[in-house]
Amino acid sequence: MPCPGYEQTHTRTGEHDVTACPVRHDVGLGDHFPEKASEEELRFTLGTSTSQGWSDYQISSFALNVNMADEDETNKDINEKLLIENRPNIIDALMYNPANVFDEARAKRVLCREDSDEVTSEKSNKDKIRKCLDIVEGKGEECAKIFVTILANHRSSYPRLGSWIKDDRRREEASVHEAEIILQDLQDDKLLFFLKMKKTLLSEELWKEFPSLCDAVREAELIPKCELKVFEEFKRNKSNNRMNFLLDLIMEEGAETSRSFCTILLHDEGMKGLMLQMMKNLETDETNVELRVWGKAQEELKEELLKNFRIMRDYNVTIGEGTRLEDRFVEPVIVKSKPEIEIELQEHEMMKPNRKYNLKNADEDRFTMEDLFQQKEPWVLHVNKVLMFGGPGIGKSMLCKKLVVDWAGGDGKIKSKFDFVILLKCRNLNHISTETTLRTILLNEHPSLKEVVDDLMENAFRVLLVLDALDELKHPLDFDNVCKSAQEARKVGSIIAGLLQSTLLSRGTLLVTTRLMGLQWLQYVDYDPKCTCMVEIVGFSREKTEEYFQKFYLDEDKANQVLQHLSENEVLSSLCFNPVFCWITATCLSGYFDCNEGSTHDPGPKTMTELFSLYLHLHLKHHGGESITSSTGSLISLCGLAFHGVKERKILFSDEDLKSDGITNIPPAFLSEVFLKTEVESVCHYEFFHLTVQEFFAALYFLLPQCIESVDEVFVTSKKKDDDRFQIVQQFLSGLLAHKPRATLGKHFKLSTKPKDKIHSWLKEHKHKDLNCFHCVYELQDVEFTKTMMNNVKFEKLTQNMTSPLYCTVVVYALQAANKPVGLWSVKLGPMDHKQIMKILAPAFPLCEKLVFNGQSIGDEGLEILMKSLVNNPRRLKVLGLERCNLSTKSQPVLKDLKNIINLEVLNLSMNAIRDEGLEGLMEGLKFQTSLRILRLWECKLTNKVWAYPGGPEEHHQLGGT
Ligand SMILES: Nc1ncnc2c1ncn2[C@@H]1O[C@H](COP(=O)(O)OP(=O)(O)OP(=O)(O)O)[C@@H](O)[C@H]1O
Repeated sequence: MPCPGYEQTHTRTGEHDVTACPVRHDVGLGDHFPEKASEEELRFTLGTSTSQGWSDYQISSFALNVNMADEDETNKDINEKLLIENRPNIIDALMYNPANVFDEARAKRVLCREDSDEVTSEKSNKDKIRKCLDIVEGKGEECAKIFVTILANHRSSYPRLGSWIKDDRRREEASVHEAEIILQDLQDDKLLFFLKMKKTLLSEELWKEFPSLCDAVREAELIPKCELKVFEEFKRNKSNNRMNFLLDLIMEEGAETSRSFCTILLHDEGMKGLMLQMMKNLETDETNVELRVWGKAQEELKEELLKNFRIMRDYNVTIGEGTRLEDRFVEPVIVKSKPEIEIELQEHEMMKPNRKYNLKNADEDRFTMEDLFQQKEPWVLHVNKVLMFGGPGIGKSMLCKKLVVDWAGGDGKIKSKFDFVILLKCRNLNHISTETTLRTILLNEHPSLKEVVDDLMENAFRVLLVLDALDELKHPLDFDNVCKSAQEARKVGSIIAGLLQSTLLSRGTLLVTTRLMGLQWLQYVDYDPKCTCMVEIVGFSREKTEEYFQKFYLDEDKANQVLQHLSENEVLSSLCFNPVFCWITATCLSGYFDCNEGSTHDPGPKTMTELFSLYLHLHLKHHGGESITSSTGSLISLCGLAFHGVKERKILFSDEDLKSDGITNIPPAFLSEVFLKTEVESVCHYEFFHLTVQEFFAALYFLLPQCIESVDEVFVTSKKKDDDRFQIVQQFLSGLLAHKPRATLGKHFKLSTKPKDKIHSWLKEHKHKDLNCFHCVYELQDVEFTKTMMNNVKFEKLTQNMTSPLYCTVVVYALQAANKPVGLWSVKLGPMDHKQIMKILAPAFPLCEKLVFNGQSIGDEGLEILMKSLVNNPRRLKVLGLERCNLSTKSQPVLKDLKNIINLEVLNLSMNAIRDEGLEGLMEGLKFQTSLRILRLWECKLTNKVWAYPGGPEEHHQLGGT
């Protein structure tokens, strides 16, 4: 009679052909072994959560075991087969006293109470045993396996069982096979996670097997290809860490490779034992609990990260508004940097962006976010430290946030690469004044790690720790006294030094971001260049800038309108290689077109100060910022706070700081809240949206009539070489004397001109010594003053590298305003987009008597820009050097315009493939030139037939060659 819960029957070969398989939901694991049980049933039976997460591991491995009966009989049901094959023998052997076996089967839950009753209700021992075997076989392989083990344990009491039960080898084979099946079924992330947990054990146990394992994994092609010589060298590795390294290589290759690796271990006589033991552990409750704890911590960490970083809240949005980071993020250009740390601290970082890289040509040095942690040469390099630097606002923090959001919510490579990604912002560590531990720091930031933090630090493989903005860390780094344990209480400076020096988290991966300033600290890090990847974020390329504006404005028309405005305004768009300027420009121009304030006569903001003034104006007008101007003292207090902050290099302000500057009502439009957690509480601090915004307010401070502090301090040359605190403030101060920003801000409050004399005399005095003067002069937009200031400057020879668009813009402005002839300008375009740089420089070309571009690949487009610019003043230029400028036959129509440059004496076009067609244009251009004395056309791919031209110059070089 079928018992309650009877669900299905199942036909088998053997002594009995039909077995009832009871399923009861009120019993524990092992009380039943339903065949083909659905996952739902199993979940229900196991009493685990069905929604998601690690409980599924248990379910899937269990489901796998119970469904094994469906698999290839010869392979999958070895224990069942053993029972069936040896049934007569078992009956015979147990016949006189089966009770011990029945009892143990009951105790091990192979038989449940009802099963037991059924067995004992049979009359003879033989029938009892038959019944028991029916039940066991009906429950499938897992149950059969336990029963065979019970028989094996009792084999001394039942000598007639015979030799089959002693055949450990067969049973071991069965175990190996079973382990293989579990392996196959194990989800990828769980397999990797499990291996990560067992990595230390594997490393310790397989240490001696290293060479043979190397051969095996190479033969199975589980590790990246490399030359035999390199491989042999690798095999001879004697370091203690060698096994770790091999395991890393394998796990790097992903779950499938790791699975194959485990299979190799399972089939190797020497390693099988360890692997079986590990697989056995995988099934134990303890391991399952451990896996579940880790899984829970991982899920909670992901939730925390998404909650904290997924939504971007610009400081002008109302509460509750926000944009998803993925919807706003545009991948910046990241380039490989030199391994040696090179610091040039004379200039402010804002002014030397992109200085080393030509975005077009440095393809081989480019990194995408995806391959930032990828091993380039896995046999030689094992990158575990990524040092990322870049100027202010270039997007370092944004990139860190994108990485953690990708890990926590996306499905990028980073997700499969790391089990845990932790983000520590250095500024959040500044408030810690006592000794602390890395453990405490991590738990303050991510309480979800509570259960796993110790193990995580100890065995940090597949952990990425992101340390954002090292330059913002107030604590001095103590490299003489580095912290070595996550539990050791030390000063913050020692702990961070420990992370940098890899005495902490040595098996994990560390990503450190810093402005260029912070790089000086890294000089003290004893890092291995082979294991360290140095990259620089250089901002947005043109296309990326466009993408940014398209993403920023959900309205396509508006995006196009703004992009059009930018394309007509080289200065503004040249600022937009920097994402933070993109953001500010996008915010301002959005309002500009919305409010229709930008009439056709108004060319729109063009200097940084104009942009920021407009930005402030919009906030005062539209975002509730007016309270700052309506209540007396509010604006001056806010500006005072900003200035004192810049002076003390402070960007986070406490209530006390606010109070000491007289801020009683927090203006939410300008200061955003940051909560810093201490061991016991969360303390609210305030910050300006960006340091540049703070610097703008700091400059504004001295222009407010109520300001009683002297501006002198901003212009005192610091004795410290790296003291660049006030450079941007100096620029804004100059800019706030200009007409347009004053008109914009004058709508809201009065501005004084008190600092004017000081600024003017400083500029005059420092123009030769300080590049920042050019930036200030540009912001000032006072042509008369610039002329006076440049009066005694002689431009005999200009040879500077024209590095960034910003730098070019300010230099050209000064040259144009001075309007003095330039003797020789040997133009060096630097690594940036040459067309862009040529456009910016073009207005200054007509000032030159000698203009030399030799070796600069300006191309036909560059030549066109040059010729157009010379139309305005074609008389001054006497010497034009265009050797090796990458000109082609396409330059033919442009070369005709040479006829306008009527005083040209020397023209060098050598080493350009202008060919005969180009030469025709050139001849046209030079037809009526009377002053030309020297024409150089070496290696211009000309044929002899065209080389003579009437009325040629005195020195007329061989035209022709190849
Ligand atoms: N990749 C990006 N995609 C979209 N917007 C970006 C990107 N990078 C930066 N931004 C914008 O620029 C702002 C400043 O960027 P971020 O704070 O990351 O710069 P940073 O390099 O960390 O600067 P700092 O060194 O001054 O802290 C961001 O708040 C965001 O509005």
